[in-house]
Formats: sequence, structure tokens, C-alpha cells
Amino acid sequence: MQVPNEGHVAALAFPFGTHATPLLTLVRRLSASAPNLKFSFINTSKSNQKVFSKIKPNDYQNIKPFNVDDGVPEGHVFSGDPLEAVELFLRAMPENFKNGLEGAVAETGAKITCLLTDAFFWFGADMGAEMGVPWVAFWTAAPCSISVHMYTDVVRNTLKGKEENGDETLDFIPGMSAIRAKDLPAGIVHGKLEAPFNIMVHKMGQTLPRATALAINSFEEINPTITNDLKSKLKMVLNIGPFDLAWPPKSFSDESGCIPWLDNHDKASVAYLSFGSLLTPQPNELIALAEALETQRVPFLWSFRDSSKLQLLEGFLERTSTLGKVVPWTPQLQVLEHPSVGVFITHAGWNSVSESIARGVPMICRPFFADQGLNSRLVEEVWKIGVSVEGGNFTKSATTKALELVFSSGKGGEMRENIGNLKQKAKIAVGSDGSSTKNFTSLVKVVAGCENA
Ligand SMILES: COc1cc(-c2[o+]c3cc(O)cc([O-])c3cc2O[C@@H]2O[C@H](CO)[C@H](O)[C@H](O)[C@H]2O)ccc1O
Ligand SMILES: O=c1ccn([C@@H]2O[C@H](COP(=O)(O)OP(=O)(O)O)[C@@H](O)[C@H]2O)c(=O)[nH]1
Repeated sequence: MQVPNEGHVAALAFPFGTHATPLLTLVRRLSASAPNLKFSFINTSKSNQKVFSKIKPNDYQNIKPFNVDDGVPEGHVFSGDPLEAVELFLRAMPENFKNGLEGAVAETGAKITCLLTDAFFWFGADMGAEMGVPWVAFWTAAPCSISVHMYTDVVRNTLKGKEENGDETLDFIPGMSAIRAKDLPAGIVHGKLEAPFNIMVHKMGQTLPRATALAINSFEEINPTITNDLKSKLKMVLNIGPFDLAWPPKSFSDESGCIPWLDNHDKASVAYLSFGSLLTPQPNELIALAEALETQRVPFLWSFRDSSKLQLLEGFLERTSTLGKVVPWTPQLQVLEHPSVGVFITHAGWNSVSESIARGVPMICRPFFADQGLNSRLVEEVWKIGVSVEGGNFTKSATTKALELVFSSGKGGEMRENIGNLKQKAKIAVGSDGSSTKNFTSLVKVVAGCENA
């Protein structure tokens, strides 16, 4: 491939949840493909410390972190609402990023030649236009969730005044006929439509047509109808994932000994539980989950970060010390890769769903918020590679039913076959002649300014 000229790419990260990590993975892939480019990774100090601590300095020689204001006033006392820090940050945008860009140019002496931002940052359109450079938006979730944000006004107008039970289907949007109104992220038709976060994602949906390219950590074959519809509305739609298949990490940390523990278990016998980086189920659901696992004698590996809630499970942990293992964090990619894992009990965050597909592990989904309801519906009704917990939250009976379905029924076998087929499509997509590989080559050209690609 033509070696791109000198250039300076500014990457703007959304510093919460699992957004900055995949953006840094993308920046590292771009840097490896275009070693003449400089990259400035502009993010909050806290998030930069977290994401750069996971990689070796040698792995990011042309990537320099820059810290921006997180919007938290000096001496601020947090209320405990997880959204508070997010909304303080939203108020600091885009001024904090403008300051970050000025700092990056001043320190490197190189003007910005491309703006690569989390797709949430709709202001990238104006910033790119003012600087006269391409704006590449990066969506860290599935194509279907970006679609619902682009169609927000259509959804609101179509569903206005309809039955409020949430079962209305979105069959008026290409590829979304299985999606119900109740699956949507809050802020589209239900919830606080004027909350700062929802105003941001609404503006995102309206502004994306101005992006030079939209990059997505997914692969075209997972939902061709939605991808083709997005392509009809945007300048360039580049599905370039699954990242962890396209560019698997060279090493991993297993401080809690998860892999040796899994080595002592039978093939496809273990339930792996994890609910992402942001949330922990409420006490009643934690107890219901524990009761189902214990009663069914299902071996389990549980990623449980919130140590303040562990005392709820004390009796359970003692009684099941030879049945299961609870750890604060796991090497999830390697856990899902392990042949002993038979089901992934998940909140259906996109990175987790994508990783489970890439490793062929059926899912039991319990969505909580954001895009998780969309992902869960696709898992159960479109791809048929898992189930959603009946009733929408963990009870002993619903969890037991889901475990029996996946582990012991014919439907479970169908799920394993379906996810195996999807896994194969993902591997082809990131192969030498695959769609994601070709799209990534196009993205390098856009980012390096070689051509309008
Ligand atoms: C990825 O697709 C999404 C995500 C969200 C979304 O994402 C998100 C990411 C974070 O790291 C922290 C968050 O707080 C957050 C929130 C979020 O959605 C908003 O969640 C609020 C509750 O925390 C509230 O429900 C609000 O109405 C949501 O918009 C949103 C939409 C997506 O398609
Ligand atoms: O014990 C854990 C739990 C989660 N993860 C990783 O954290 C990310 C969670 O992202 P997701 O989109 O599923 O959920 P979010 O954190 O955004 O709620 C995924 O890449 C997981 O592989 C991990 O490595 N170990």
C-alpha cells in the first residue's frame, strides 16, 4: 500500500465506559499501517492513565496522550449518580477539546491533518470544517444503534401517540423489523428526551452525514441490510471489526488465575458472568443469579468488580467455593476463547456481544440501558445465538430456565450452530480478502490524507 505522507491525526476520546479503549486500539492499528503519521490521543487524564497503562510504551511510539478538562469543579462532591460525571464532562465540551487540540499542535509543531473522534462528538463536523480536514467518526457499538439515532426524528413521528406498551416494531426502518420501541436507548421515544446525553446522541444522528467516514467496530455481514441503508445516507461506512479478531492482543494479564481454573473444567460446562465496566446488577438480581447457579450446580466464573456488594453473596461464596470462582476482573477475550466456557451471561454491551460472537459462545442477555436492549434483541431474535432473560431481570426461575435452554435443550444446540456460523463470517471479514480488511485499507487512506478514498 502507498506509504502516506507526514500527517497529524487528533483522536478525541469519550472517557467513560468502554469507548476510549477501542479508540486507542484503532489508533494503534492506524499507526502501525501509517508509521509516518503522528497521533495525538486527546482524553481526560483519568481515562488516559487507564487505557495507556494497559499497553507498553514501545507499542505507541507515534501516539502521544494529551489530557483535557473533565469538567469536574475543584472540590466537587459527587452524588453517587453514575451519570453525574458524564454530564459534567458533556458541559466542558467542546471547549476542552479545542484547548486540547491547541496544546497538541503547540507541542508537536504539526498542524492537525485529520480529526478522528468518538461518534458521540457531533461537533467534529464543525471542527473539521473549520480546520479544513476530514472528520472521521468512530462508533464503538453496533450498526443498529447508530441507525436508531439517525432515524430518531422518524421514530418519534411514527410512534407518536401509539400504544405505550413498547411493543411497537420499527419495521419502518430498514433492517429493524425485530426491534421494539422498548428496546431503544432511553432518550429516543422514552425517558428524558432533553437530557444532555440524549441531546448529544440526537445531534450525532443529525450530523453524521457530514462525516468523511463512519468507522464501526463490527463487520458488514452481521447485518447487511442496516449497513447498506447507512451507506445510502452517509459518505462512507467502514465496518472494520471485530477488532479483537483483526488485531488480537499479543499478551494478557490473568492475575486471578482464571485460565488455570477453567483448564480443570469440562468442555462447554462453565457459565461466564460479566456485566461490563459500568454496572453491577441490583442486590435482588445478584441473589437470584447466585441461587440459580447453586441450585443447578452450574460451574461459574463471575467477573464481579463492585466489592461493596460482595457481602450479599458471602454465604453463597463459601458454599460454592468448589463450584465457582469470583474475581474482580478477567481476561475476557481469553476466557471466552476457552473451550470450557459454555455460556456468557452478559448485559449485552456491544464489545462483549461482539467478543462472544467472535469466539462462538452463546449468550444469556440481561440488558440494563443504552444500546443493550437493541443488542439483546438481535442476539435472541435476529441472530438466534442466545436468549434474553424472561421478564427482563434476573429471577431464580428465569435464570434457571435460560441456563437449561442453553445447556440442555435442542435450541441451545441451534444457538451454538448459529453463533459458529457468525464466528466464521467474522473471521472471513478480517481475513486477507475480507470486507473489514478492505474497509480498513480505505480508512487508512482517508486518515493519512492520501486521497478522498
Ligand atoms: C453505545 O450506544 C449508546 C450508548 C448510550 C450511552 O452510553 C454511555 C456510555 C458510557 O460510558 C456512560 C454512559 O453513561 C452512557 C450512557 C448512555 O446512554 C444514556 O444512559 C443514561 C443512563 O446512564 C440514560 O439512560 C440516557 O437516556 C442514555 O442516552 C446511549 C445510546 C446509545 O446508542
Ligand atoms: O472482567 C472483565 C469484564 C469486561 N472486560 C472487557 O470490558 C469490555 C466491556 O465492554 P462492553 O461494551 O461489553 O460494556 P461496557 O463496559 O461498555 O458497559 C469488553 O471489551 C470486555 O472484554 C474484561 O476484559 N474483563
